[in-house]
Amino acid sequence: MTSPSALQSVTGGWPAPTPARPVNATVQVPGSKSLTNRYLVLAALAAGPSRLRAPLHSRDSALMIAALRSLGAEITEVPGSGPFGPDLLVEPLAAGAAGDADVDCGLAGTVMRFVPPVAALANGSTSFDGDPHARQRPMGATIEALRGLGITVDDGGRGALPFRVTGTGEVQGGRLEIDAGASSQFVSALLLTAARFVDGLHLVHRGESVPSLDHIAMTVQVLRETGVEVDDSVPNEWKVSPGTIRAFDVEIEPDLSNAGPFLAAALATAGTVRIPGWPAATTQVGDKWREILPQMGADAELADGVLTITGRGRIRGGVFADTSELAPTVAALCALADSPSVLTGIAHLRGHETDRLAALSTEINRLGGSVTETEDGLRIEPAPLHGGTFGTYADHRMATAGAIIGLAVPGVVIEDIGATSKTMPDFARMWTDLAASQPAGAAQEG
Ligand SMILES: O=C(O)C1=C[C@@H](OP(=O)(O)O)[C@@H](O)[C@H](O)C1
Ligand SMILES: C=C(OP(=O)(O)O)C(=O)O
Repeated sequence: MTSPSALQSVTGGWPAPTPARPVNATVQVPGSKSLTNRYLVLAALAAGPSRLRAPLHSRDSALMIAALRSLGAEITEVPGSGPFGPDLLVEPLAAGAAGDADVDCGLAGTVMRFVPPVAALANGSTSFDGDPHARQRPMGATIEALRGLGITVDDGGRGALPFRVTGTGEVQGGRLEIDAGASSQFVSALLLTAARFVDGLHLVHRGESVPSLDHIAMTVQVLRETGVEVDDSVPNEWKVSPGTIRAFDVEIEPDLSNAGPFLAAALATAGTVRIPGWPAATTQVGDKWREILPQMGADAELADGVLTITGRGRIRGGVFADTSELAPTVAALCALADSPSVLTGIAHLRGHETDRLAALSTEINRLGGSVTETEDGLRIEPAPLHGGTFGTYADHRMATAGAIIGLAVPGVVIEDIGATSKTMPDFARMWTDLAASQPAGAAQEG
C-alpha cells in the first residue's frame, strides 16, 4: 500500500492542462460503473439471456466480466454497437454451476463485494484476490455474512482479501444481521443475489449508519426492474423474496459521477459544459451535481436531456454532506473556492481505493492548500495554490481531482493519469479536448 506520507517525490507524470480561456464543450460521458456492474451480476443470475446497451468499458467492468465468466456466465460483445464500445450479451450461469474459479478483484469494490455471494451459489470453491491496496479495503461484513448463511469462507483469519468461498450449489437464506457501516456495497451485494436463495433474504443492518444510501436505492431499483420483490420500507432492513430474476435488455445511463470533473471544469474556468443523455429520473448519486454546483455558484439547466453548467468566475465554499464518491471532485472545487468548506458524512472514504481523506488533504496541501481531516470528512480553507505533483494512489478520483485543480493552477502534474482507467480509460484524451475547447465566438474573434 502506498501511504500518503510515503509519496514524497515523484518523477514523470501527466501535466494537467491549464486553459487560457473558459472551456465551452459538450462532453459525452461513458456508462455508469455502478449500473453496468449491477446489471452484469443480475444478467448472470437471470432466467435467460440479457443485453446491456452502452455499458461501461473500463478496468472495473472488465474485472466484473472476467469474474462472472470464470464462474460460468457467457458474456460476448456485439461488434460495432455503442459509442464507447460494444453492447454486451450475457448468457446466465447454469444453476449450481461448479466453482474452482479464481477471481481478480483489482481495486474494484463492486467486484470484491458483489461476486462472493454469487460464488456462494456455486458448487465448488472460488478464490478472490486483488491489487495490493484491495487487501486493505474492508471485507469483514461480506465474509461474516457468507458464514452467517452457512457458506465456508477461508480468509486465514484476516477478515480481508485474499479469501476462498466454498459453496454447495444452494444457499438457504433467511434472516441475517450485518454491520454495513463501512460500505453500502455490503448491503447491495447480498440484495443482488438474494432472490436466488431458497428462502430469499431478510437483511438487517446493525451499527453506525450505512453510507452511500443512494447506491442501495439503485440496487433496489434495478432489482425491481428485473422482477425481484424487495421491501425496503423499514430503515436499515431489506427483504428480498425468493424468485426469478427476469432477463432484460437495458440501456445504461451515462456515469453521472464521472460527469462531475467535466462539470467542475465549468466552475474552474468560468466556462460552460454540457452533458447529453442526463436521465430525467435516476438513482445515481451524481444527479446531486444539479444541487451541489449551483450551491458553489454555477448556473445549472436541465433541458431536453442535456445538463448545462455555467461557471460565473467565483467558486463558493459551503457545507456538503454525504457526497459519497463525489467527494474528491467536490474537494477539488472547494480547494479553488474563495470561502471555507466542510465535507461531512464521508468517514468511510478512508476505506475506498485509498484513504481518500488522507490522500486529498496531503495532495491539496502539497500544492499550498489548507485542508484538515475531521472525524467524518474534510475542512477546506481558501489558500493560494501553486503547481507541483499530485499523487494519485491508484485512485481514479484522485487523478481527476488533481486535473480539476490543474485547470486553474498552472504546473500541476498528475502522478499517474492511468489510474482513471478504473472507470474512464479515455479520460486523458477527453480532458485534453475539453481544455482545448473554445468559448462561443472565439474563432471569429481570432
Ligand atoms: O455500489 C456501488 O456501485 C458503489 C457504492 C459506493 O460504495 P461505498 O458505500 O463503499 O461508498 C460508492 O462509493 C462506490 O463508488 C460504488
Ligand atoms: C469508491 C469507488 O469505487 P469502488 O466501486 O471500487 O468502491 C469509487 O469509484 O469512487
